[in-house]
Amino acid sequence: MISVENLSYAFKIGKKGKENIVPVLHDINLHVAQGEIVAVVGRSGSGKSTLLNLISGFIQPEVGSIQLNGTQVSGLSESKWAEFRLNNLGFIFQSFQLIPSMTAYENVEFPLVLQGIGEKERKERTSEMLKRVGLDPYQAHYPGELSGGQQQRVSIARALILNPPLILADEPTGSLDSENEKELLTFIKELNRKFGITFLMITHDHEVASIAHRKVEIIDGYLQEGRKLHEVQR
Ligand SMILES: Nc1ncnc2c1ncn2[C@@H]1O[C@H](COP(=O)(O)OP(=O)(O)OP(=O)(O)O)[C@@H](O)[C@H]1O
Repeated sequence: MISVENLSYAFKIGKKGKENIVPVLHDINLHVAQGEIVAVVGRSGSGKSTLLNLISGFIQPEVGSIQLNGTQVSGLSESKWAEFRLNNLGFIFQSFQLIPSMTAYENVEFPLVLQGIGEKERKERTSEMLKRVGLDPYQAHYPGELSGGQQQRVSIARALILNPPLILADEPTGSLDSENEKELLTFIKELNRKFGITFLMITHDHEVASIAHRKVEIIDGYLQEGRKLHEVQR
């Protein structure tokens, strides 16, 4: 599902012509099979978010290659990336990244609008998804009128609405209390088991890493393959 090969990345900072090169990732090789949950751990500043941003296409690698779901994504144009993302990737962020001027319903519906899906089907799928994440009674609430756990569930519903095979998560439970965290982790495990959705999650949190089948660690920009924690169940 994810195949990262010989990926290196350096930020260029400062004025053009006088840039400083800041190497962040060095010769990363990472292979994630369909149906795996993989946790990426590492100290602050080790390069975890940079790796996720490269895999998400938000920044482009100069060295190395990335294949996602059988497509060579490194080198895709901006518009092809946008199309690929919409069809293949779901995102869960610590800060939820909901659109504050849209209700829970509208936030979840939004990817279907972008996909050009008709109103009747949008309504069915959005209502069904809101039910699945237990937010049926909160459809008309704006993000500011929901708890952290509820907002995270809206963001998960939005991430799932187009049935992506791969979900990329950056500190998915970072803004949740322990009860909501437990609930979210149970939900992620269930999505993984029932639908075979693959998860790549950055985390500092022990509980989150404990649901992963495998843990990899980034140390100063180098990726260390961790041991297998659980078997993938299919
Ligand atoms: N836009 C940028 N320009 C220049 N340097 C950057 C930029 N973004 C990140 N860096 C540098 O790259 C390194 C890795 O940052 P990154 O955000 O990937 O780390 P991280 O492991 O995700 O950290 P954290 O756990 O604190 O989120 C850091 O030294 C950081 O200063």
